[in-house]
Amino acid sequence: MPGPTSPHQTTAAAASLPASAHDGVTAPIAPGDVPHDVGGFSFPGLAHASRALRDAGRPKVLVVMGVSGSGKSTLAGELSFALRWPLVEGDSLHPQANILKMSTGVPLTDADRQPWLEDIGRVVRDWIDSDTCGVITCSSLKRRYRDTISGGNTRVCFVYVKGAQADIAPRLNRRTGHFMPSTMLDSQFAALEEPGEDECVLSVDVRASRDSLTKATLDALDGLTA
Ligand SMILES: Nc1ncnc2c1ncn2[C@@H]1O[C@H](COP(=O)(O)OP(=O)(O)O)[C@@H](O)[C@H]1O
Ligand SMILES: O=C(O)[C@H](O)[C@@H](O)[C@H](O)[C@H](O)COP(=O)(O)O
Repeated sequence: MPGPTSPHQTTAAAASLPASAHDGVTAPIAPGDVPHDVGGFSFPGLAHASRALRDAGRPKVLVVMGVSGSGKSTLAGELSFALRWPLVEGDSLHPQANILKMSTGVPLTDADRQPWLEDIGRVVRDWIDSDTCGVITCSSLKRRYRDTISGGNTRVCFVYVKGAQADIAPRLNRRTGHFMPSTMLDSQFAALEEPGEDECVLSVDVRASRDSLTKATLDALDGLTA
């Protein structure tokens, strides 16, 4: 069972930040550029805390979610580094069959994802049970996936890197050395169920630069009541 001592896990200090994370193809926006609209959703800044998250207060576990190429791994690395919380890359928990399937451009089914989501949920639960904080990446595209991961625990916050397909596709096209082909983005958006205000979610704007996104996320988390 993967847990905080899993070989997939890196310590915060060892978290490697992809050097290519600054290769945005759209002009980055700054925290002052408010309000703006992302895919039909207005943000009062670069980050928006859902009602449920504001009610729950500061989380112990961050699950960085979003479609492939939205910048989950990049943001998760930054958050892990800044918070000194351990980091688990959710992709490393996929069964080999899933990696092979995605590599050949075939979207995963709910059944394919189930064991992977359960493993991610176990990592999260191990952290909660051992009173440890942590950061993990997982696309978490559907509400029931998020429920599997969080187990309904309101100390688990989904940091949703939210954006329009037009902003994410160029990044995915430019990314190299990853098993996920850019042709999968349509199916990722088709599967995506937007988190609701009743879910513990901090939505952040995909168009922001890496530094702005990290700062906006940390500021928003800081702004929650303890
Ligand atoms: N804020 C950002 N601005 C510009 N490019 C970014 C940003 N965050 C990530 N990227 C780049 O976008 C690509 C996808 O990022 P990645 O973190 O691998 O996404 P995911 O983990 O969601 O698949 C990478 O090439 C990464 O360097
Ligand atoms: O559920 C899925 O269809 C996949 O798991 C996908 O959503 C996930 O994003 C991949 O693991 C690709 O990896 P990246 O998100 O890092 O591109």
